[in-house]
Amino acid sequence: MSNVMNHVETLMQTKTIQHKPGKRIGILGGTFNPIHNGHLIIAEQVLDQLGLDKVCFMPDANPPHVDKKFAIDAKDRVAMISGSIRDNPKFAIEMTEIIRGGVSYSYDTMKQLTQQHPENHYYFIIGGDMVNYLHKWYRIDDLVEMVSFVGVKRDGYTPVSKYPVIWVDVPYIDISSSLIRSKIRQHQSIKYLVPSSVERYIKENHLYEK
Ligand SMILES: Nc1ncnc2c1ncn2[C@@H]1O[C@H](COP(=O)(O)OP(=O)(O)OP(=O)(O)O)[C@@H](O)[C@H]1O
Ligand SMILES: O=C(O)c1ccc[n+]([C@@H]2O[C@H](COP(=O)([O-])O)[C@@H](O)[C@H]2O)c1
Repeated sequence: MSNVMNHVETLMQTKTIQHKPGKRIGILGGTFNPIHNGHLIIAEQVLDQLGLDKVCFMPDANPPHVDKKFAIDAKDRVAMISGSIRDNPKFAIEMTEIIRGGVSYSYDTMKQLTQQHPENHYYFIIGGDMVNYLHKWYRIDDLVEMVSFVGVKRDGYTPVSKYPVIWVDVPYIDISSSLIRSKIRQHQSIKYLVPSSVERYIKENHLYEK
């Protein structure tokens, strides 16, 4: 029954979305340190379930979170994203934050993108865990007016928010970039947790070994 309700909920959301003119672009922002199969699965599921035209993976320059400072060079993160999305014509990479530099506040980025492409409507995709922190985001009240937030439901996180969030059901994938980094440090396998191109890139460039 709950699956049926979820399906109906998604269909209703999709209907609302179809009223808007222009392209419907999903934005999956993150550090991608490194990109993993969890990112790719949620991007594909949101694209399909909401009928988006495209999902852009948007690596940040410096994440707004003070507790998430260390990331490998942007050129390596970008190379791994590019290799991972190459065979999906509806996936793209959005370089705005890397090019702008500085702290990657989503408000600044989405303001820039909506000014450059006023015909598009943007769907900012975040993990269910992040939804609970939306009140801490820079200029969140203005940001929710500019984009539609899409929350990916996750086990253990209640799909409620005081902000308008479109909830999408995605099979729970317990993969994170921290898990990948930790496995590499411990000389454990990351096969099938990341695309094979990413596994190869990490090995060839000796990333995350220390
Ligand atoms: N397995 C997953 N399921 C659902 N959402 C995810 C998953 N992995 C990442 N996300 C979401 O993708 C976005 C970008 O994630 P990010 O690049 O920070 O990766 P991460 O795996 O969360 O990294 P880290 O482990 O270093 O914190 C965030 O909104 C995050 O919540
Ligand atoms: O703008 C903000 O205040 C803000 C605060 C936290 C996160 N974000 C964005 O949310 C996306 C996911 O963040 P993270 O920390 O899970 O990688 C990424 O694009 C961040 O820039 C943005």
